[in-house]
Amino acid sequence: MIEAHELTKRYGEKVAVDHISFTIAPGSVTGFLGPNGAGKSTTMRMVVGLDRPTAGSVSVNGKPYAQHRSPLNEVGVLLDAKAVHSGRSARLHLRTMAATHGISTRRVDEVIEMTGLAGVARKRVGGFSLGMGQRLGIAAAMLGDPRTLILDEPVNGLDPEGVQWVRHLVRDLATEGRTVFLSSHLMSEMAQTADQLLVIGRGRIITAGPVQEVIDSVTGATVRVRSPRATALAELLRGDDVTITAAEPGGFELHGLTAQRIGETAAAHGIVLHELSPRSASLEEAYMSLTQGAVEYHSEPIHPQEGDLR
Ligand SMILES: Nc1ncnc2c1ncn2[C@@H]1O[C@H](COP(=O)(O)OP(=O)(O)OP(=O)(O)O)[C@@H](O)[C@H]1O
Repeated sequence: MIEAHELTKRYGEKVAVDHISFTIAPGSVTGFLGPNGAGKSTTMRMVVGLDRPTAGSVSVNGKPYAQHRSPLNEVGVLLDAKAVHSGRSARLHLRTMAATHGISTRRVDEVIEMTGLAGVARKRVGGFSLGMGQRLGIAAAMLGDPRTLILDEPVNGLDPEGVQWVRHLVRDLATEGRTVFLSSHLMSEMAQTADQLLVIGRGRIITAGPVQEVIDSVTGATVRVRSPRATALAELLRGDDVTITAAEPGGFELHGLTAQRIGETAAAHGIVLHELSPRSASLEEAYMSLTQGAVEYHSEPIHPQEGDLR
């Protein structure tokens, strides 16, 4: 369990995290989303005592991180996978960490197996690919068999097999009753992995809640309708909060009314329906709409200049 109360971090003039309060509950995977620079890493760093809050507080498993006697057994952390002594082998790195907490070398071998690092465990970490580094970071986070896991971009650099492995791993950990808090910019991955979401922008909470509720709160469902009398039905359904798109002679998409309401209206006017299918928006669509006003670093489309290659 992670509990933050009015958590705030300022770097000089810059307010990176601005009075945020949230609870990350055990037994589920909570996805932490937000545009670049939103304050995700800063928040995670404060949770594990690597940054001091300017104001407010945060506890993990009931206490501030620094007050845990055996932090590796409470909280597993993957923040910066590159922050490893590059001259050491993966096994030595993990053994050194384990030694500080009285964790057995058997457990070291177990996490090496679990993360698919057995073949490279004796190799220098400096020569690791991004994906191998991520696996080592996850192995380190798992070492103390912690009740809470905090993973910043755990699938960054992983191949598709690795991405799927992380998905199953975190889902299993949550099913065991652990608290899993992870960030990612991959919306399709987050949609498949997370139960709950915490979305921030410019250091503030934009929304929080179960994934489907967050999606529906933003976009509502769109309903696909097909009927031989589509035009007449569309006219009957028009209203202030109703948007009709993709209209064509045999059908349209409608936003603003439930499938049930549409079906009832059609029946009341004796209109035959060939299709009535609610389509939920994707998490990516909902996310883009939610964070529209909170993106600090916009990209511009590239327009070819006259005289450029054609
Ligand atoms: N040590 C620091 N000194 C000054 N400013 C910082 C420092 N660390 C972070 N910031 C600023 O705080 C803000 C939040 O940064 P943070 O890294 O927490 O965002 P993020 O949501 O993790 O972004 P990303 O998705 O790009 O990783 C940014 O504007 C960043 O430039």
